[in-house]
Amino acid sequence: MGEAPVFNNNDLHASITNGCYLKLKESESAIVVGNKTYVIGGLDNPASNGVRIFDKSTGEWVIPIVLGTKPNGFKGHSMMLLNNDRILIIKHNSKSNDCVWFLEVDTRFVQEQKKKFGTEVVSWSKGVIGDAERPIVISGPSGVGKGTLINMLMKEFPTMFGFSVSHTTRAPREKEQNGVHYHFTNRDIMEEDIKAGKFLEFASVHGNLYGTSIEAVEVVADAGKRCILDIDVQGARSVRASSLEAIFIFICPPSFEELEKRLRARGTESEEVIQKRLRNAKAELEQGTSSGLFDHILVNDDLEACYERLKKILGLDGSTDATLKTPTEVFALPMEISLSKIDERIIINSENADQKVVLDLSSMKGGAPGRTRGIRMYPAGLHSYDNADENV
Ligand SMILES: Nc1nc2c(ncn2[C@@H]2O[C@H](COP(=O)(O)OP(=O)(O)O)[C@@H](O)[C@H]2O)c(=O)[nH]1
Ligand SMILES: Nc1ncnc2c1ncn2[C@@H]1O[C@H](COP(=O)(O)OP(=O)(O)O)[C@@H](O)[C@H]1O
Repeated sequence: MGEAPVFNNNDLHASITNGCYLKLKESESAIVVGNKTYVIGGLDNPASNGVRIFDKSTGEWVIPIVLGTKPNGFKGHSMMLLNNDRILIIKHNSKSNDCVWFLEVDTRFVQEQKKKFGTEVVSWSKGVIGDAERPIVISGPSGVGKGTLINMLMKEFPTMFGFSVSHTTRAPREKEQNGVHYHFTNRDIMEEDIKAGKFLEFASVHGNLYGTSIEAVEVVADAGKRCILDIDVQGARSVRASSLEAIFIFICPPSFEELEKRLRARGTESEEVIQKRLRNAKAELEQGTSSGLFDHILVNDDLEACYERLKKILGLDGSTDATLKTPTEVFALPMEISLSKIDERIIINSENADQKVVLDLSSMKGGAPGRTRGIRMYPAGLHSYDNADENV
């Protein structure tokens, strides 16, 4: 236990960090990590990208390369250093699904990027995400229509969705383009990259290696789009265990005979490969429909009808406002707050509001290296262990 230092920019116009006096601009606040002072916020000057670093060892200011999308404005925020590698930033007076941000300053991912760029690098990520931003995992046996449904979605909503381009060791089909449908690679290189921690998940499917690189998902998130992953059931299980808070959808054929018909009609595989995929389909269908792994199971009988049901799940059928649906209750934080930390929970206190808010960081564990994801936020009192808040 023990409370971490908290800085509230509203109190600060100047900051003394490790003996150095730094003059801060409006809406800026500072946190010391080792020899470096990270100054965050400021008058949204594009050149600053929201972060400047004072390096005490050289006495110089550095403008770092900034990865990820930064928060929209910093007026009113509190900060806390977590594990010496990332800074938690809570934006006051904003909705709960937009108030939690992380600036990674020294995580493994950031360290790798520093080596690559040869300069200071920091990385922004958003803590709590709404349903309208949650990645979508689509699984189902070969030939069931996953690709067809995903294409329809991307065509109708090109600015909303982005496809996570997987790596695979299988040979490209006639119309498949490298970097668009898959990153086609060979086993040695892919295994090397898996060892280096570059993959969010990977699996051996129909005798080939397939995997989602962290980069594939981040490229989509960085473009401000919602990521769609077409992966097998094993991959879905790995993603479920990661910090990527996805929605899991399993697509079933109306019958096994129809699946076989579609796979043959597609005409992209040899008879031997078709037989292998059909054999695997039995196990996939069993796992997909019985494991409880998937949030939704859709039968792709009539294509248009199935597509409409898919859109409904994603809140795109006009009956629901997708921007209002979030995995956690949406509430606004008050302007004046203070933060304290108990184990893996951050307690957000406000004198002006009766309700304390809990930010649960425990789900950050086991996630992809690099970007911080999978944070839960809820009003205190929902869980029995929240009683500990009384001691804060
Ligand atoms: N785990 C995992 N599975 C993947 C990935 N990319 C594709 N797959 C799955 O691999 C299987 C075979 O894909 P593919 O060879 O394109 O054949 P298709 O399903 O008949 O279109 C499908 O179940 C895909 O969902 C990935 O990155 N990870
Ligand atoms: N509901 C459907 N009814 C009939 N054919 C379909 C339907 N959905 C997809 N197909 C066809 O089935 C074949 C396999 O679809 P595809 O999207 O490639 O499957 P997957 O990506 O799951 O392997 C394609 O030729 C596609 O046009």
